[in-house]
Amino acid sequence: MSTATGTSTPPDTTRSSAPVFSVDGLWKVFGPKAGRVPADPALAALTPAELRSRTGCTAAVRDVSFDVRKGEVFVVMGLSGSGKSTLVRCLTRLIEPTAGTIAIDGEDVRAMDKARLRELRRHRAAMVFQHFGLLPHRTVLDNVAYGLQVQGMGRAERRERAARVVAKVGLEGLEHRRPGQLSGGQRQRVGLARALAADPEVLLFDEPFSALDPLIRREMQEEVVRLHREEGRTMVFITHDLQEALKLGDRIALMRDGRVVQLGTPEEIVGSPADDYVREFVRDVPREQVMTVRTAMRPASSSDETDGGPALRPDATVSEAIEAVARAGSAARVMSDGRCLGVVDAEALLSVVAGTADVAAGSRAAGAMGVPPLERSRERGRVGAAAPAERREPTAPATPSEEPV
Ligand SMILES: Nc1ncnc2c1ncn2[C@@H]1O[C@H](COP(=O)(O)OP(=O)(O)OP(=O)(O)O)[C@@H](O)[C@H]1O
Repeated sequence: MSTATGTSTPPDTTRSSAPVFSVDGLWKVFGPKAGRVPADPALAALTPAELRSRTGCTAAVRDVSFDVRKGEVFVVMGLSGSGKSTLVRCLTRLIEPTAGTIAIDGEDVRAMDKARLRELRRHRAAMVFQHFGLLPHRTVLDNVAYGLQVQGMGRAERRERAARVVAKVGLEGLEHRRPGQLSGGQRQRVGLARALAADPEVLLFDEPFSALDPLIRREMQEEVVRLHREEGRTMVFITHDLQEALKLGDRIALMRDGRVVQLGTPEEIVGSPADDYVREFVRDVPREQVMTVRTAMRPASSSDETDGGPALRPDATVSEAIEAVARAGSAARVMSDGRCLGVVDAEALLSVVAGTADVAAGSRAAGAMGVPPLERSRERGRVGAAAPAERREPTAPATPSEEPV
């Protein structure tokens, strides 16, 4: 990682597994002689306003490093202008980075030639755009099959594959409609199906749902969660919406002025904000719906505690635990594979709600008590709706043509 500014991306302390994308010391600077900015520590250290007035440049991405792990939903979140789109477009060089390294499955993306890049964007990391340019005179099925045609797949095979994917995104029965005969949410599903049809290793979503009305947006979020649960496909999802980030993300990279100010699980971001900016960002999140019992847990103090009381999974939310403890009138046990990992009582749960719990210490203690690393529940993080304690828990071609498919 570059140390040009001394304020590079904070370390990622969560569980590691094989990365799909590995990004290190990435910069994207727009403006004249952009390359000198990351190369010169004095320029790299300037604030965005100083940099603009001194050089005429904008550093949209500043010294960012992270891994996207196989099978995770990696959310890039931040306010408008924080650099989300630029960062994600750099991953497949839709925008050319200024400095740093990007690898996909260990292969250097910056060294790829045009043909390899085309292959990358079509087969390995496909993008689902908010405006995905469906072909208006084509049916749903033909729109989805189009991407496969571009890949050179035969007619029968691509129509068969397209039909399967159309069904998978819930559009069965609508195969022969045209985009103008679909609702906004259904059109977005066609865009999603088109990306899925190419069967890419990673799906990159650029604020795909921000133009949809709230109900359809929620439906589409649930669709993404379902697809992810069923397929385990790696996803990178850009959003400026915190609720969406908390709902979808296994991990969230929170951006400000081109930097990643915090990278962690929703629980880490809400429970242990890295600085005042993040704290302010997450201030109104109902903590009890994001935080899990692992952070509130303590060792059992007697066999009464290990043998009795309601049982919760380690990823049960604090909200669920409060309900269980209130019903039972006693502490609850945190159980995994039939083993009691610890207990949570009313006092500890309330301190999480009140924001007085030392979440980082709680997480460390949970690790010491043998609590497995957080496996993100798809039902948890659903801010605004509680989930039962025992419940747990994928390109639009850029230039469509009118060729028959
Ligand atoms: N082609 C460009 N030339 C100059 N500056 C650019 C260019 N593209 C983006 N920027 C600047 O880079 C910064 C980051 O922009 P980017 O679009 O990546 O942000 P974002 O977080 O995706 O915003 P939004 O949520 O509004 O899409 C902004 O200051 C923007 O003005």
